[in-house]
Amino acid sequence: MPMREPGICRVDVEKGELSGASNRYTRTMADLAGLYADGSAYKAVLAELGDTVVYEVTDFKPSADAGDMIIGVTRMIPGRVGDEYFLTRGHIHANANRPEMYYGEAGYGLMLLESPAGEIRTVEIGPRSLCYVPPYWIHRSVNVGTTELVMTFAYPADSGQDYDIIAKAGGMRSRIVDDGRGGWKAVDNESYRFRSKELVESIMGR
Ligand SMILES: O=P(O)(O)OC[C@H]1O[C@](O)(CO)[C@@H](O)[C@@H]1O
Ligand SMILES: [Fe+2]
Repeated sequence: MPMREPGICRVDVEKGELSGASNRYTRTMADLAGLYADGSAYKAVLAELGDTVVYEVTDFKPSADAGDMIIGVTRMIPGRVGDEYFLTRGHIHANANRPEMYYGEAGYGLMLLESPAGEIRTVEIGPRSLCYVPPYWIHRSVNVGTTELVMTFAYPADSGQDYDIIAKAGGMRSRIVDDGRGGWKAVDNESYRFRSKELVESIMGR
């Protein structure tokens, strides 16, 4: 790996972005088709939000080299599709043994994690809390608050993202929904299909 120059990027919590970021990607509700359980609620929210950015990622990626690091900020608006809170698409790292860390800057969120074998974990993230996403865990952020969720993250530059792992299983095993008291609860995703032992083993070998 070549020598690189040090850098500084500032986290703009108000804007929910990394000033000086080299990349930005945005997701609207139209980009999130098929992720929510309630199809008619999805259509209604899609019509209401139009091109509104549901979540946005700004990051600084010096390279994709092994040993290098990507740093950035995720911003997600609050809301629900039916009783299900707004979420990111979610993924496992294509190099599955790569970890990630998320640091809460503003708002209240949840990291929903699923092991390849289908175990579920939920980690609440508020301001000044640091969430460790270990290697091999599928991860998705969920905004369970009433304000924008802003989180800083860092992960190895050669991680990559595999989105198919969730799509092929019919989604993640749990859905995060309103508990009727202003909070959240995890409920079973009726469409979920467990991965075969062979597939789990091959993911763990990545
Ligand atoms: O890639 P997704 O699932 O759309 O979610 C975005 C989040 O995941 C990351 O890609 C990191 O793995 C971040 O850029 C961001 O926080
Ligand atoms: Fe990730």
